[in-house]
Amino acid sequence: MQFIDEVKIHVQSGHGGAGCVSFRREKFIPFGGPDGGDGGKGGDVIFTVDPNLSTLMDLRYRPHLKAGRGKNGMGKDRHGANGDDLTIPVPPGTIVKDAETGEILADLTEPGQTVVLLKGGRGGQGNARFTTSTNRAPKFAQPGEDEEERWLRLELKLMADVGLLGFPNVGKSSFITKVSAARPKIADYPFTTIKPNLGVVSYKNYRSFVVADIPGIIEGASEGAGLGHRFLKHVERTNILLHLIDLSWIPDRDPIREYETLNRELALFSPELAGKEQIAVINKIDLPVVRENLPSVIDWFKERGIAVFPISAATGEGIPTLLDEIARHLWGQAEEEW
Ligand SMILES: Nc1nc2c(ncn2[C@@H]2O[C@H](COP(=O)(O)OP(=O)(O)OP(=O)(O)O)[C@@H](O)[C@H]2O)c(=O)[nH]1
Ligand SMILES: [Mg+2]
Repeated sequence: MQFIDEVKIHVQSGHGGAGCVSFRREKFIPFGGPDGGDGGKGGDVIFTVDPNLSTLMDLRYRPHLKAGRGKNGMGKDRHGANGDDLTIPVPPGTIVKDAETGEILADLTEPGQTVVLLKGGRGGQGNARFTTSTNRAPKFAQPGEDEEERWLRLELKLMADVGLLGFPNVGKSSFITKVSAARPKIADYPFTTIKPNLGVVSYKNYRSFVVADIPGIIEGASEGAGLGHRFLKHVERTNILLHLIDLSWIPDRDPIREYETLNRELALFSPELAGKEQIAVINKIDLPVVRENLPSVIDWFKERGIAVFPISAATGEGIPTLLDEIARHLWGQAEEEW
């Protein structure tokens, strides 16, 4: 299974402005020479690759996009202004197809890559172009060229930057809900999540990253127990894993033992996955039982040199600090250091 982000949009280039018919007024000559300016060119529809984008989400809210119309020419040989180009920024890896035929029109991969997809209409000629032979000058305004329009399908294979790892019920889906617009089902029973969800996290309005919420992993997952193993491959290409830990189970269950169990399952499934960087995250610190057990568990991680971040997916406590840490992993630095 692939995560595919897809949107269908309608784009239109700009109509060319009309050429102007106008005559210079001169004393004693009823009609001076023709002096109508050309119409402006309509705007083009341009796609450009913006490496700071990671989804097509923004376009979902703007399915109809139009470039500017060229302005009409005016007297005294003044040309109409060209219509504004419509530049649509898309993330690297976006494929632009004709929505009807499926024909691939552009494969946008390189940051900064730019493609003019639809040309704006040329402006009509003003009659000033015919100054030398007044008789042949058009008597009527020459219309600008028509715009072009097209339904497009944009497709992007999404790559998750951050994978969420954890036993069922630790709050993975709650976390992705808190930090992104994703709305997976959340419930107080295991295996609420049965397929992976992706959420896009806007980091301090500068950048975004994609988080994958996968079903909970349990002991024996590498041999097929539970659901999670089928989805582990989806976090194989992430940059980093957030390993969520739930201390609210104490004293019935031992979260540290489960943390180690999960890492063992990971190693059995794929050594590459096990070698991936992890951030340990203790969730649900809004609960008294979790607060109570927090210090000793934090000590356990510290003794082993493992960074650990206490958060509450419910109240949001601790999440900004965690996002800074993720930013540091993904881009080498957090926002305030830029
Ligand atoms: N008090 C508190 N409850 C939380 C917090 N995060 C999650 N929960 C609760 O824990 C339960 C499980 O949350 P989910 O987000 O569905 O957990 P999950 O890890 O996605 O579970 P699976 O999809 O089954 O693997 C729900 O009842 C949540 O409301 C938290 O920070 N504080
Ligand atoms: Mg879930």
